[in-house]
Amino acid sequence: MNTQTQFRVLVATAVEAEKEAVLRGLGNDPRFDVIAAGVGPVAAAVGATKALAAAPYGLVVIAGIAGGFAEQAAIGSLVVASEIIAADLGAETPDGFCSLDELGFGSARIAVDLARAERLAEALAAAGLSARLGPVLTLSTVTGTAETAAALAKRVPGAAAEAMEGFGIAAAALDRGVPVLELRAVSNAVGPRDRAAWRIGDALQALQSASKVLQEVL
Ligand SMILES: O=C(O)c1cccc(C(=O)CC[C@H]2O[C@@H](n3cnc4c(=O)[nH]cnc43)[C@H](O)[C@@H]2O)c1
Repeated sequence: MNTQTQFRVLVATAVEAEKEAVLRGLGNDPRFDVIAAGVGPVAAAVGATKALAAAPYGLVVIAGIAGGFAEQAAIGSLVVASEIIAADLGAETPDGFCSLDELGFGSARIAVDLARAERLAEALAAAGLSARLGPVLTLSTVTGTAETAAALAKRVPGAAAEAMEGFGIAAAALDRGVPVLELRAVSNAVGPRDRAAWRIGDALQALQSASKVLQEVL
């Protein structure tokens, strides 16, 4: 279903290769602006803040590749965020990790536009793509050990994917009152670092296919 959204949509990726994959999927739809905002939550937040100040947007979509948690999101599959969580924002204590929420300094969680997220996940599945809805973690450091992967999965039950920009871009959108979605294509498993095993080509192809569906459902 294409309801032909009239508002403009800002799609923010980290790097140019992700931006190009999204643009190939979107075609020449003038409703969408796509930026490569930079790697990590800070660079991405700054990039998104500049873009949001330059034009009025009705929706921000964070898009890119990601690590997938075991038994939650396989390589080449897609994850639509049900919630965006800054999973390493807090304090380490002798008794374990203490989140920003527990410290009383705000929240490390940002809500997505859940109705649109559910519609997108359903449309991706209907298009024959492997897709699920689940929490997407934002981390400044890519997980590189089985121990950290297990700790994150315990900290956020059902965590589906991790990436590095979501919370920063979502914070910029929240500041402007613009709803947000996060769409991730899984390039690698979250766990022991093995960069040679990252299937970036497969993930970029999945991101391109998902962007075509995104263009159709918005
Ligand atoms: O080398 C390339 O050709 C290439 C093409 C597209 C993207 C990249 C990246 O390295 C993007 C970095 C981006 O990916 C996210 N990401 C991917 N896997 C993980 C992960 O396991 N944990 C955290 N983040 C991950 C992240 O958002 C980075 O910004 C390279």
